[in-house]
Amino acid sequence: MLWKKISVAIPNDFDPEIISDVFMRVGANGTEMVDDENDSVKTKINSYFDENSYNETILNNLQAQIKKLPEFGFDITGVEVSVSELDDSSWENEWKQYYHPVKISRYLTVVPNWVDYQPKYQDEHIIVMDPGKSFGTGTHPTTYSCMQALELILGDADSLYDVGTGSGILSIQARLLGVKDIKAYDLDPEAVRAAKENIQLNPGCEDIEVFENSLLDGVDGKVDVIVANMLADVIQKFIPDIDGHLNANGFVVLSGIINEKEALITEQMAEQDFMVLEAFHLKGWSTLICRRKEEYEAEDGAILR
Ligand SMILES: C[S@@+](CC[C@H](N)C(=O)[O-])C[C@H]1O[C@@H](n2cnc3c(N)ncnc32)[C@H](O)[C@@H]1O
Repeated sequence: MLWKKISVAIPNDFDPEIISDVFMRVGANGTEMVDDENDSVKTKINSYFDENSYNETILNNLQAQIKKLPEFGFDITGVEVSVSELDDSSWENEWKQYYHPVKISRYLTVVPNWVDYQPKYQDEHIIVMDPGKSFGTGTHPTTYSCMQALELILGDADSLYDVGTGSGILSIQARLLGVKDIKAYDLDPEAVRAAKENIQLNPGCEDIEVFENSLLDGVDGKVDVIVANMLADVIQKFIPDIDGHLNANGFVVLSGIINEKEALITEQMAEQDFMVLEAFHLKGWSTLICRRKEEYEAEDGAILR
């Protein structure tokens, strides 16, 4: 197996999390951080892609997103991107050391499919994922916060749309927590394939339907919960569609929003008569739990389901 290694060298005073986030946004499943052997003032953030998952778009998107960082106040002087190839068959197993079980809550753990994980509690739910596939292993702050938000609001919800499903992780979680009718959407055919495969790894999830579709375009039904973890500019396009797809007393979880864009999204939701009940902030990302303002006020102070 041939591997592409993308490295971003950063000055030692540059926050490595910023580059890790950019990697995750362009489709990486994980990163490693190593001191640059040839340069005492630089650190390298590396990510590895197998020959099937790598394409030039990943590199181009990474470079474009790094170029945009000054717009958010980051000085990118000295930040350098390079690509190299590895042909090391042992690497195929070595990279797995970067992926480990992730505890989302006391009773919910995401486990890579090669790890033999023993649940600690009788009621612990285990989500089995193949992290080599698509975005969403529980390690990214947006996925992690979405999962915590879902755990809070699912209550006795019966139906859910997972928009921008990626690896399918949020749909799988919703099913393990008891949601019966789940439909997942992604415009990326690779994500659709990955989600379907991950769904099959989790007993009881087999009937979750995954569609290649942009947002909820052409979808007619309504559900109790909508979750969408996508970048803020995509969320902005999606917001006008939410009300028509949400049952009475429904909840919406929006994520993938950099902190700087949270106010914009909150404002746009308010224009649709939705309010933000809770906002999670993790490593520069915002995740919002929203519901219709009128319904919240009619409930005399009850916040969550
Ligand atoms: C940040 S990942 C989220 C994956 C997963 N839901 C999670 O929480 O980890 C965003 C996903 O949204 C998908 N996406 C982006 N724009 C979309 C659109 N207009 N319609 C549907 N999916 C979209 C991407 O292909 C990607 O899989």
